[in-house]
Amino acid sequence: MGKQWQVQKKKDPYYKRAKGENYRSRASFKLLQLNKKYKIIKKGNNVVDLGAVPGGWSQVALEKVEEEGMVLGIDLQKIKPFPEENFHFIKGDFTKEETQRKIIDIMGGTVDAIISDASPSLSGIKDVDHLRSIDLAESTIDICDNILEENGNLIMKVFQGNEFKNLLEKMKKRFKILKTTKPSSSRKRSSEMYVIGLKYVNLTEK
Ligand SMILES: C[S@@+](CC[C@H](N)C(=O)[O-])C[C@H]1O[C@@H](n2cnc3c(N)ncnc32)[C@H](O)[C@@H]1O
Repeated sequence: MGKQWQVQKKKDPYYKRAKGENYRSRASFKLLQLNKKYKIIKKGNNVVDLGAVPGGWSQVALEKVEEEGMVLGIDLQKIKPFPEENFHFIKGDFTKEETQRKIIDIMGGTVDAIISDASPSLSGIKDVDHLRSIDLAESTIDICDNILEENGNLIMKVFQGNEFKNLLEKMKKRFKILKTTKPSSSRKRSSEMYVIGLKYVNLTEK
């Protein structure tokens, strides 16, 4: 990380707040802001967090589901353990069938919400990074089709680009309510957008 980036990070109000409020990342505030508005995660819910490290979203999810719910994080990297017994973790690639099978095994049925803040490894080339992000989004939709409960909710980060519209079309078929938004805690210069799907409809059933 360069010196300029370090200086910018220290000036960032959400970075400071995350440190002060003991959140693992500034990203926690994105989920807090979006959850306040869209009620994606509720008390007692079972939640899958795709691309969970360092754990800022899982922390917020654990707060929202309380002891009655469960949170499963998945990431390519290891996560610093959480003390909560209702947190589980898989170290793996969620685009792979093997990992998706493990998710189904651990959750043991359908889930109420899927949250994904996953970012591909960045090349710095906008179109390449967009397409990598779309690949992650496509896998996320497959996971929804496998385990998301009828009327369940999804929130997913996507880097915008040419394929964004097609992705939204796919999602429109699956969710009764679809929103795209960029919370104020998302950096303005980033092309990231958050797609929120509420009230999932399983097209593969019957
Ligand atoms: C921006 S970070 C997530 C931050 C997290 N939401 C938080 O609040 O702390 C994106 C994460 O996505 C993970 N990731 C990217 N592609 C993945 C994949 N195919 N399978 C699992 N994790 C992936 C990365 O390893 C990285 O840790």
